[in-house]
Amino acid sequence: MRLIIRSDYDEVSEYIATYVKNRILEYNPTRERPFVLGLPTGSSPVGLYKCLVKFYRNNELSFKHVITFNMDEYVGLPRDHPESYHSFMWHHLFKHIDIAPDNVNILDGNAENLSEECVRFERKIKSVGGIELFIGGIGPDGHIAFNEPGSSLTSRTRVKTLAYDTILANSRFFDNDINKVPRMALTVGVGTVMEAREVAIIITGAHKAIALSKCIEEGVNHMWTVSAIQLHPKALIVCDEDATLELHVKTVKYFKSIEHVINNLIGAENVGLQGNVKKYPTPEATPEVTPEVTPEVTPICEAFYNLPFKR
Ligand SMILES: N[C@@H]1[C@@H](O)[C@H](O)[C@@H](COP(=O)(O)O)O[C@@H]1O
Repeated sequence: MRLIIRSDYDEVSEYIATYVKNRILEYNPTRERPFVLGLPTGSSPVGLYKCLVKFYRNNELSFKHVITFNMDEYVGLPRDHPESYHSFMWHHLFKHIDIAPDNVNILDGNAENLSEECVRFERKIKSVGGIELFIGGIGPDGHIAFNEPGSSLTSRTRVKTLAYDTILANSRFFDNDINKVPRMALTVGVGTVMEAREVAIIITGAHKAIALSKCIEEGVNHMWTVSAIQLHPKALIVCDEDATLELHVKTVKYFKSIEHVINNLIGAENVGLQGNVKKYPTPEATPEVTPEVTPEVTPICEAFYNLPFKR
């Protein structure tokens, strides 16, 4: 797992957007071989979507051959309700870019048979070859999508009853009236997210600091469902300084040192292209530590352990 720390929300958004852009460009999608992207809602990805729209407008990125799958949707909220995740996604991203509406997949929380809708969604993901990159956010209780504490870490797309904490947290979108917040949602499972070939999670704000520490400093635990990404072969967390408040200083230094090493090897501008060894500047620079860094401290990282890092 990699942890990237940026000073604030805007820098986090810029980083993750550049990462997504580079991954799509590197993949070079075509109609026959589309790029399949998993997407979240909430306040965490708003800055990311703003940057992606900017890239599209600057002709730096096209979504013509991108297929998207959203993580979740409320049950029973009309599709055109301003707080439905359908509205959210069209408002913040889809209506501003060149994605084909048929390539957008969002669970239908008003389907007659909700369980069948979930099965259909999973089948659709499989039919397009699985998800290449799943972007996620988390709740302050460490839930990913709507996989509330105690959710099975092998869960698939299904109907979920929302935890009281989530209803409370999301009431800010419903005039701060918890009675207006839907009680149920359709959500991809932890297992669905884990099956993506790559997972990238956005975590910002001091209110998510405990969740971040549970996710990376403690064991895999169904009470903090995002911690399942410890088992993923290619996982990335992008967070701001505020979210690191509960981490050990040593943990923060460790992950910053890793990033420092990688940037020296491949150049910061190649963010998202890690793993592509031909991007390394010189054969001599071929890393002993591959960019898909594992948390073990290796000698090369130890050398950087005490470097002063700029904020
Ligand atoms: N179902 C969504 C999650 O997918 C999202 O990650 C979370 C965090 O939202 P925010 O980014 O606004 O903190 O909110 C909801 O619960």
